[in-house]
Amino acid sequence: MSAPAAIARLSGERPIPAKFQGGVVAIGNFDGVHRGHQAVLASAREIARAEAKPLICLTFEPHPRTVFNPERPVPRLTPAPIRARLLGALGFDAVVEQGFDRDFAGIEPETFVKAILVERLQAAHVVAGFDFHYGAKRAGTPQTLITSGERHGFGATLVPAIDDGGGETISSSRIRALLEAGDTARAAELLGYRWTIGGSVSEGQRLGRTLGYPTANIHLMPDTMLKFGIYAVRVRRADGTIHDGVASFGRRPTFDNGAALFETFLFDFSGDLYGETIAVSIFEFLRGEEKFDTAEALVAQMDVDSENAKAVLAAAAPLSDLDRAISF
Ligand SMILES: Cc1cc2nc3c(=O)[nH]c(=O)nc-3n(C[C@H](O)[C@H](O)[C@H](O)COP(=O)(O)O)c2cc1C
Ligand SMILES: Nc1ncnc2c1ncn2[C@@H]1O[C@H](COP(=O)(O)OP(=O)(O)O)[C@@H](O)[C@H]1O
Repeated sequence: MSAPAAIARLSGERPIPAKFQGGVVAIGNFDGVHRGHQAVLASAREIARAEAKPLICLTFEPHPRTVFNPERPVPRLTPAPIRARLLGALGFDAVVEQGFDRDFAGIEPETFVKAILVERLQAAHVVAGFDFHYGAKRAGTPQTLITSGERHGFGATLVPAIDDGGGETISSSRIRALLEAGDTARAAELLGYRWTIGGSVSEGQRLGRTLGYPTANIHLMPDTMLKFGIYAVRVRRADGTIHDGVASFGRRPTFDNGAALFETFLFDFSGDLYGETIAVSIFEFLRGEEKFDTAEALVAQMDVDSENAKAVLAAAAPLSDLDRAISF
């Protein structure tokens, strides 16, 4: 039930506080912070602990592929605030969210190393995935990172790809496809924790309360790929308290067929959540969204959904220390 450790989020523009310089730096986009990413992050953590150095993540905003392909933005598994929470729970002291645009992408590899890794971060050691490329035209390679490190006096570690135990590499795109299919359980296995979304609670049509089911609505990013349907969920409020609940993601065909919304009914809660930022961890897909003939028929089904969600949540065990920190 412990709240994840606080992590400093540093923008790429401001000077890096001295206490976060001279650290062990894990570099990557880490969208999803899945088990493959966690291998890279754990390697950095081990080195930082052994050398008693700060543990820093260097990452890029927006996602570089979104910058190169603005017409096809990367549907993020973990927007920056949730990624930061996950990194905090993994023991990171700070995450540098380096602004990424076409100018930044055009920096020569050696200039990136000198300006960012050496001068800004004063990295003692850098850790990246086996296929890490950097700088203009991706000309910087794992090998050039190692030789640059030798020249500038920092160590470099490249971590191999992690497979899922069945020979397939774990990747963000695989996890997105599982979520799109409603297979949240398998997605959670590859992530190593229950997928968690966040947002600020917005006002809807205020119909939920008349049904006896007030729901906290959050707008997901427009490209979020999650199967429409009903889910067993756990909510963490801004003050760190957690509440079990049942959520619906979809367009409410019984009523308005409107814009897709993620709406959560919290069990054992009454009060006002408007404007509050909540995080919702998804435990299990319960059923698809349906069009009911009457509000009474929908409410009867919501009662069943609530009982099913309670049973799922009562039986759920943490998948990992990270899952325990985020969803329990
Ligand atoms: C557990 C649960 C199950 C739901 N199932 C459906 C459904 O199958 N079909 C549907 O049209 N709406 C479904 N909804 C959405 C409700 O229609 C929605 O919460 C209601 O319209 C209130 O909207 P409001 O938040 O704008 O007031 C579900 C909501 C919950 C909490
Ligand atoms: N148990 C609860 N679960 C979710 N929201 C609740 C609960 N109790 C009170 N609320 C409040 O009621 C609001 C939802 O009520 P609802 O009638 O569905 O209105 P809206 O259409 O604006 O979402 C939430 O945003 C929150 O402020």
